[in-house]
Amino acid sequence: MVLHSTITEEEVPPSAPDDLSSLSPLPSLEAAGSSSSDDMSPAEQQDGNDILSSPSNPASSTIDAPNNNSEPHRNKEHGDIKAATKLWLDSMLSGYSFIWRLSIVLVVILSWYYAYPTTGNSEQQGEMLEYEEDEYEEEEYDPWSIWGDGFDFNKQRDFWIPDEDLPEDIATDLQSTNEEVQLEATARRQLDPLKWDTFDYWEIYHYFACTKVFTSPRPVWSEQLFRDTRDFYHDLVENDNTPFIGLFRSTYQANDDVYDMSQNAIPYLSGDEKGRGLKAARDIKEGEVIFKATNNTIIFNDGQTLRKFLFAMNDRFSDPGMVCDILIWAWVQDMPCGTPFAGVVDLDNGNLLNDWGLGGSYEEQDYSANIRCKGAALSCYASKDIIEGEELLGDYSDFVSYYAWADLGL
Ligand SMILES: C[S@@+](CC[C@H](N)C(=O)[O-])C[C@H]1O[C@@H](n2cnc3c(N)ncnc32)[C@H](O)[C@@H]1O
Repeated sequence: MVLHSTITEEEVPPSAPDDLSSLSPLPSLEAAGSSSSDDMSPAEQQDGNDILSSPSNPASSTIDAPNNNSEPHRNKEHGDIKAATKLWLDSMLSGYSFIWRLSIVLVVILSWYYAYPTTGNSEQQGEMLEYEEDEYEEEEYDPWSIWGDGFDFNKQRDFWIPDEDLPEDIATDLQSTNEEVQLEATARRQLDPLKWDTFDYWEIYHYFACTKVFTSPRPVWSEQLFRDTRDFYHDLVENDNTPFIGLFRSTYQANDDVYDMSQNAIPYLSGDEKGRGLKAARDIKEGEVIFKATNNTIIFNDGQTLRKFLFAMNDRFSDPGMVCDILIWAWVQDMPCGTPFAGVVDLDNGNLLNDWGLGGSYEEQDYSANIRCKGAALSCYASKDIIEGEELLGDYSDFVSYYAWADLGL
């Protein structure tokens, strides 16, 4: 469609067909009411002559250039479609003319591809959008859904702890009155500890019994605990010899900035399903920065390094819930350069920012985010005036790539 509109009748170069008889009889230009070469701009006339005199145009070597450049145009106007088509094909296949037309075709195809990268088919595109909408509506009540699809019980694992060998905690959890804890215990008995380095996000989550961990409120981490965890991270990566991925190491700090967010936000226990959260430490004016990515923001370019960090943490710290905390604080972000996706964790209280709508119905509540974050370096600022003590709520879609753990190899 676009292609046709780019190759206009006026642009059909006047190279002659092999079978000249197909062009006759030629009615007069005036009778056809079409434009003569006199009506053409000098550039158009020159263009036609260039094509004819081009050594790469086979037609130019076999016939003399007609002195009226609009000859093929006249034929087409008068219904000799076969001849006009042949002319057009000849000209398409001739030398430079062919190359620039081919370029136009390529530009059109590439534009189409980039406009609709996931499918080149409008029917499929429609289906995909519909599916996304359905998915959005169905899953908006589940606070976990945006973190991924959950544990895959259909996956072939070839591992099963028989009843007689069950560790005591799994055996107890299989009898739990909490159905989710029970289901998690079923998942745990399928996870081979020797294959820890193949676990995906949800396998790690259940291996450490995080569903059970979050049935009790988690504490707010002390400054000391964050410091210990950051030191542990730096010790672990000091000898990181993994090759660079794009421009980056497999894990690194976002930057060297230090930012004390305690003047803006203080942690609190929400007491509901949101768990911990942040409250405004003072009245904050719209536009003020509340926190941003700092040297406490750790980036993982590949799933395996994050996996190693989590399992090493479990060995180092006595509280197994710490790994679960890191798991829910971590998110996947589409990074602008280097690697397309990275796992990001804030090793400070910035990780306690809750989402405005997660777990609730988007239809029932007004948009209530009062913090918006932007840029790869995540600057989070007040999107409206906030009064002291008000809960700070972000919009995770500002920075989270949903359903993307698999893209990171997790
Ligand atoms: C970055 S953490 C935020 C801090 C978290 N509330 C905590 O206690 O550590 C993200 C997790 O918080 C919870 N969360 C955030 N916003 C929520 C909301 N509006 N409703 C329910 N849970 C929410 C979800 O469990 C999510 O995976």
